[in-house]
Amino acid sequence: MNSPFPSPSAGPFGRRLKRERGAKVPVTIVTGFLGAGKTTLINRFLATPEGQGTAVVVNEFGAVGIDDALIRESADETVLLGNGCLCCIARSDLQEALRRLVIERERGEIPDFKRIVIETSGLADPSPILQTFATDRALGDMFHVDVVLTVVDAATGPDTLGWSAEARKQTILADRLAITKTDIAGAPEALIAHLNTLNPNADIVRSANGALDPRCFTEPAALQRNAFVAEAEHSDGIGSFVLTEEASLPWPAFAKTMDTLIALRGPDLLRVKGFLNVEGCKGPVVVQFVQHLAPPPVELDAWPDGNRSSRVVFITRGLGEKQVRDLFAAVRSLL
Ligand SMILES: Nc1nc2c(ncn2[C@@H]2O[C@H](COP(=O)(O)OP(=O)(O)OP(=O)(O)O)[C@@H](O)[C@H]2O)c(=O)[nH]1
Repeated sequence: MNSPFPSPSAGPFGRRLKRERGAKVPVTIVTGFLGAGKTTLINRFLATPEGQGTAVVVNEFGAVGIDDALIRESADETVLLGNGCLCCIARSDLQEALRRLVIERERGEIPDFKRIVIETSGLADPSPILQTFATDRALGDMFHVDVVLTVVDAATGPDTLGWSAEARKQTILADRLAITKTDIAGAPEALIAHLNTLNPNADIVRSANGALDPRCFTEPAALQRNAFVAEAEHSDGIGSFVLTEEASLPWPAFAKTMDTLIALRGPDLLRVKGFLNVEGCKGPVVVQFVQHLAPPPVELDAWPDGNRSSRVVFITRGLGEKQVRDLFAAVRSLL
């Protein structure tokens, strides 16, 4: 006989609420420039006991979401807000996504979660996002921003802070600054001094390979967050495009193209990431580049979705899609 209740989680008086109505959901905003190490830190946090019961909202600048596929397996729920910056086009998308998460949780449609982590795109200015929480009353009643954790790359950060208004604003609005990649960059003392001048209130912590005390995600900072700073335009000449290909690719063609691009235009190759269908490999090969840094590619066991085509997102400064495509074709014809 069918159960009289619509689902095992529902009682005779309707679905049981898993928590008291009115308790605010803590939110952690993880921001930081392109490729600084946000996803790496979040994935490590999700694997800790403190990270259990976390829903993640990922905002990406490129037209194809890569990070949500890399986070999906560890988070209780992942929402992708793609193709644009939360600060520019997707604030209403953020409001909508957060409200939907709460409604679906109360209906028992998604696992219960006790925290939300928002990963902003590397080009996002966090102030409009913070303002959304401060000014949208409904959102303010449901959520509380516990901590803004800004990730700064020890290798590329010193240079990036010099030219990127977005990177400086992410630093100024941080409650806590996590300096990553301390395993490959030298002592970050000059960087720490620079960060201190931009934001004397933030705690500064160091991380190597994603290792970070989970309390950096959960403990509100002791000092009051800096006031919102005036909105800035995005830095000039930054654009994004996606290279896709259905057929499998020879690895040397991709590797040589990227070597050449790094040699010629490394500083303008702000971020490259994606999945490649490489000849002879079963799973997708995840490729990552952050300016001149090229972490080793990693082959995953399986494709994250049914789509086995290669898709690589490029975020560049003054470097167009045609130039990259032409170079790729030229390299392939020589092999
Ligand atoms: N050596 C080293 N590599 C790191 C560290 N943290 C991250 N990486 C690498 O840096 C690359 C970028 O890391 P992500 O975590 O994807 O950076 P992100 O900030 O999420 O990137 P976007 O979302 O594209 O802005 C990846 O290849 C990581 O493996 C670190 O502490 N040390």
